[in-house]
Amino acid sequence: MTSSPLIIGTRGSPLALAQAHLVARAVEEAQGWAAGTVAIRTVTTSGDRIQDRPLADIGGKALWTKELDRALLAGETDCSVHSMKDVEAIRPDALRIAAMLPRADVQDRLIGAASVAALARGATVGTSSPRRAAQLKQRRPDLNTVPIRGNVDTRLAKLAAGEVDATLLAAAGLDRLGRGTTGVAIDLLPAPGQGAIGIECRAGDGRVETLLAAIDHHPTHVAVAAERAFVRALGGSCHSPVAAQATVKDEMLTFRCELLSEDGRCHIYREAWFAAGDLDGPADLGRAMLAEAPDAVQALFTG
Ligand SMILES: NCc1[nH]cc(CCC(=O)O)c1CC(=O)O
Repeated sequence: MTSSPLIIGTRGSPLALAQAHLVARAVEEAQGWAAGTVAIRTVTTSGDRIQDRPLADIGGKALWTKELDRALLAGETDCSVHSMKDVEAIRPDALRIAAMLPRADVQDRLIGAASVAALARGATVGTSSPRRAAQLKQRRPDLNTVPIRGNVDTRLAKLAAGEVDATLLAAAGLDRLGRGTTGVAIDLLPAPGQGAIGIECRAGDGRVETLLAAIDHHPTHVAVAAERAFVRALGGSCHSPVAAQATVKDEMLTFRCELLSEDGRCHIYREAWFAAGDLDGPADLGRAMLAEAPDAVQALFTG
């Protein structure tokens, strides 16, 4: 299918492929193209190859995007599909996030217990997300959180094998994999970008930018851009426990965000309102929060 009018680059995990297919179908529908017109090309990333260490130890979120970026810049693909949650706050100038699909369920689901309160005393919860670990320990300091890597099915298999008592996964991912009945919703403020699928192309590639503009969901794009401006302003490592969720209604953006210490004992939460499209507001909020945050929180962002 080298003659395809659009070649999508994606990681090869089942979730990434499901998301790439959603994008392909959206473009085909918007253009009135037959199903299968858009081509999907799998690119293996270092994040997929290295499974035995926490992401934060081996180079961070760039591991998911580096090879996709290379293929895109080399012209092997026309665009890359990303989970916005996994995309670094700062992207190369030569690339542009041109579209986002409508955001799915932003909540996390707990698998292995009926609620956080129902977890046994001292239970082991598998999560490699500093945010989820800190938020859980804030509610239940007795819990033991351990890193768990691998795609959604691998993690569920580790839970089934008894390696951990419970785990947390994004509802959006479970739903997209047809596992909508797995786990129970829990009320944690989500990661910036959670539930949103973004499509990135070469900056200035007008033909592809036009194709992607036709599927862009403006409220999602505005909300996720605000969350990313907030994270950018925090600087430091993107693996610090940070949560943020923007929602847009009638050109007004409601912004909720939280910074935590690793053990969840210190946290700072804010709620603010901005005009939709204002990126300076969320960025200023991030800097102000960091300045006021307890030392144990500040230390995670200044390193
Ligand atoms: N870090 C992996 C990742 N990246 C995006 C999702 C889920 C889909 C989404 O949030 O859009 C997941 C799995 C998970 O956190 O359970």
